[in-house]
Amino acid sequence: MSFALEKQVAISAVLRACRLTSSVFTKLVTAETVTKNDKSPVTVADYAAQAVINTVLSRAFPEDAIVGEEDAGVLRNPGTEEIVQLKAHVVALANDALSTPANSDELPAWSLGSPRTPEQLLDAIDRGQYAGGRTGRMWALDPIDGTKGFLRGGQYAVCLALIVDSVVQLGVMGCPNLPVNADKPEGEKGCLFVAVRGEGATQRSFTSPTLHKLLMPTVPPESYQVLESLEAAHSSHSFSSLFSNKLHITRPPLRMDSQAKYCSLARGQGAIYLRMPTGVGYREKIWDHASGSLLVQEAGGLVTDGRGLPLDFGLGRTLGENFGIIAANKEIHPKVIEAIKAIQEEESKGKSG
Ligand SMILES: Nc1ncnc2c1ncn2[C@@H]1O[C@H](COP(=O)(O)O)[C@@H](OP(=O)(O)O)[C@H]1O
Ligand SMILES: [Mg+2]
Ligand SMILES: [Mg+2]
Ligand SMILES: [Mg+2]
Repeated sequence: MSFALEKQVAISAVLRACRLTSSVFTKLVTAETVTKNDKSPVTVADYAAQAVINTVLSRAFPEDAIVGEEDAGVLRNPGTEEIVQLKAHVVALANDALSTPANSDELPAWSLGSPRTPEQLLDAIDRGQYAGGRTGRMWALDPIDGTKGFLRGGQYAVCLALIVDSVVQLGVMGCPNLPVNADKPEGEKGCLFVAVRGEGATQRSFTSPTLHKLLMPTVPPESYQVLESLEAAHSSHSFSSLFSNKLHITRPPLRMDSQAKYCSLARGQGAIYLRMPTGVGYREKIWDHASGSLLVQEAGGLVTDGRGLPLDFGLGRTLGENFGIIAANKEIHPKVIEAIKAIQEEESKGKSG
């Protein structure tokens, strides 16, 4: 199945959300960032982008479920003046993004002239509370993946994927701060990555609708480089350094926030995306990997957990008991799994000896 309408709608929704997040960044004030219960940040832009994308999806595919990262709980109970203003700003940004005339290659505006009420937009955010599961159609949405990257002016990605019966079929990611040409870091920024299962991985700029095919190149061992999270709390930098030693990798790791790592890997930067657990019992979320893993697979790569097991998108909102994430091209991937196993064996011998 080609999912042509889903692809067009997803591209349009992600581009709208990207324009919104970019416009917010330059004007963001501290009061517009809330710390969630798990101590992670969420900003006015995360809420507004989720409101926009869920509104578009609900209009185009009213029957589809959505597993989105954010919920509107904080905005529904505005206990302080700061939250009152945050909610008002979310509403204004979302309505603005929904009513701005579309580029010629996008679907038309979805508000059809009438702004959404605050209640409608909070309900749209909360359409993302679906619990996930083994069967049926569902969208996985990360309105801003890499919120910490967004806040520091680094990489972040607006990520949307369609999952049907636990299998990711479509992935669309917008990376507003990623250079269109990886070899020209100071050139035009704003890349959209689109993958449809069985149809390949593609990239385009925000400004031109032409999709260019991506194929992961063969990388000689002397050019291996590890892509990893900038945040040491999200993946083990110490394991990564043992890993680089094991494979005699001399290049320093390429650290980057968000699923821009999958995007960079798919277009030939780095060679191995390594995300090993930090040992705090964290469960990876499906919206952090659905679109990126499909992009890499469609570009000719393999994505598994650290034991070589496939990622299971049918377990609910998380990837369950999976152990880390490994993405690499097909020649390198088995070497990665082997090296991880060897390091783990050495570590356990060290502990018992
Ligand atoms: N202890 C942990 N281990 C792994 N990932 C974590 C984590 N705590 C948070 N994350 C996830 O890491 C994502 C960012 O990944 P990266 O480090 O590759 O930029 C966050 O996405 P959000 O920024 O959407 O919340 C969050 O879901
Ligand atoms: Mg988050
Ligand atoms: Mg995320
Ligand atoms: Mg997020």
